[in-house]
Amino acid sequence: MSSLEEPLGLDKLPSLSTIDRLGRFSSSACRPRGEDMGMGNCWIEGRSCSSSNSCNEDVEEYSREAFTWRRKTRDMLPGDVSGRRTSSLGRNHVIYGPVCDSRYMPDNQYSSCCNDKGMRDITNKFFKGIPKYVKIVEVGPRDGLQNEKNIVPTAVKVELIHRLISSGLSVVEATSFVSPKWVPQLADAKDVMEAVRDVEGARLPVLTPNLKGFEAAVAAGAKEVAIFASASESFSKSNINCSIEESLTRYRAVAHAAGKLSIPVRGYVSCAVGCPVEGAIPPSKVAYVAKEMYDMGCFEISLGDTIGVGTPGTVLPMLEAVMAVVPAEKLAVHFHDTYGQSLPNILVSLQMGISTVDSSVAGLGGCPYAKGASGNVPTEDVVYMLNGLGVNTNVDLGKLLLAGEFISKHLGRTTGSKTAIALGRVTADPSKM
Ligand SMILES: CC(C)(COP(=O)([O-])OP(=O)([O-])OC[C@H]1O[C@@H](n2cnc3c(N)ncnc32)[C@H](O)[C@@H]1OP(=O)([O-])[O-])[C@@H](O)C(=O)NCCC(=O)NCCSC(=O)C[C@@](C)(O)CC(=O)[O-]
Repeated sequence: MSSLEEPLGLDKLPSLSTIDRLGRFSSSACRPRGEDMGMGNCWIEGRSCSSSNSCNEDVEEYSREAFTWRRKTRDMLPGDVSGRRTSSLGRNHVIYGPVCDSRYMPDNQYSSCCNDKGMRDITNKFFKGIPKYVKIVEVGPRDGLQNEKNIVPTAVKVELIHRLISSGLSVVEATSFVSPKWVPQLADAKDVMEAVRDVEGARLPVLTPNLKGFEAAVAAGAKEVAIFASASESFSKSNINCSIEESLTRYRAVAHAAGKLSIPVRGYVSCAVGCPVEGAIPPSKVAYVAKEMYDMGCFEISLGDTIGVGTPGTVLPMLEAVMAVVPAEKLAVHFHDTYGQSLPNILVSLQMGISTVDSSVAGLGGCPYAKGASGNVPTEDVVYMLNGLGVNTNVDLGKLLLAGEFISKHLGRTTGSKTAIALGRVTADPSKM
């Protein structure tokens, strides 16, 4: 058993200072309404908020538009006696009850001892740090397709990018200008970029591991690039064939060249929680690499749990260390779903004040140089969760599902998104949602 497979001990849980920090980072954010937590209503109250990405007057208006489907759903549900909360416990087992302090009891009933104030306090605490808007960075066409056994035709990649953009995603990572010997799946980077370079409505960053890649990307029309270092020495060597320090030197050259052309550079720190070779990675190492990338001019640093071993217990201390040196608004999180921990990890990241989340349509993905890593968190699941939290993403879930269906069909496999599977059973036409 490798150290990555060992269960986490209590010592890995967040420290008290982490919990303090949760409080600090959430002080000016959204507050739940408390008295109305039903499906279909915005849980976030705006007027008392002050941070730029927390609630404001628009929230009520936004919630009215954003939740029509869920309001309708609620109206249709049988037995919603309280009109406040429903809970489904399986296909033939739907139990409804009042919202306050409901607990699932062994006899499959909810006990409801109503304590409005207590409930309000709990929800206040829970929702405090959640931002009003989350930017999703779709990485499917790059992180997703780089790991496919069969090479996906350029035309399919281009069509996927178009579909993702039309679902409302504002950032779609298009491809990588890396060595075709290392990643043959993306050897058509130039053709993909040339086909989408003039598409409007979204930014289309591409990965560049060195100046050679950067120059090729710019020549093909890229207007934004991403560089990718690692917090693990071993992974750096196996992924980009150099040490962490050597990679930072290369990336400074890329950042410098990009600066001269006013091309924004995003930075990735991979193995931000664990490495397939080294096991657990100390948060201080992640913070070091993140700070170096920030100092070289990256406008955003994405913290990648490349092999998906993180849990909220390990992600929190890592975020705490990074946020001590890079502001939360400059950070993004990038989770792979190997252990099914992506959504809880995203949730705690939002509570820590992070409002940019990477994800991959249909849960495509994995790194060819990270053995055992599974796909990224599915974008559909992230959007579903954020919709449920009343967080705006500007993504049309119906159109996103169609994009996921398109690529899954092409790859001849079932989607990795639980949301897509569940909603596919509810309605054959996702645009009706
Ligand atoms: C970095 C290198 C190029 C070093 O590879 P190297 O072999 O050390 O490079 P080199 O400088 O010795 O050059 C070797 C050959 O590659 C060529 N070459 C050199 N650079 C390029 C380039 N940019 N584009 C095209 N070709 C290039 C170069 O011209 C030469 O060609 P030859 O003379 O043999 O014909 C290689 O290791 C590489 O391409 N690695 C990329 C691996 C990769 O893409 N991995 C997946 C990324 S996913 C990830 O990192 C995690 C992330 C970001 O998703 C976050 C997360 O999930 O947590």
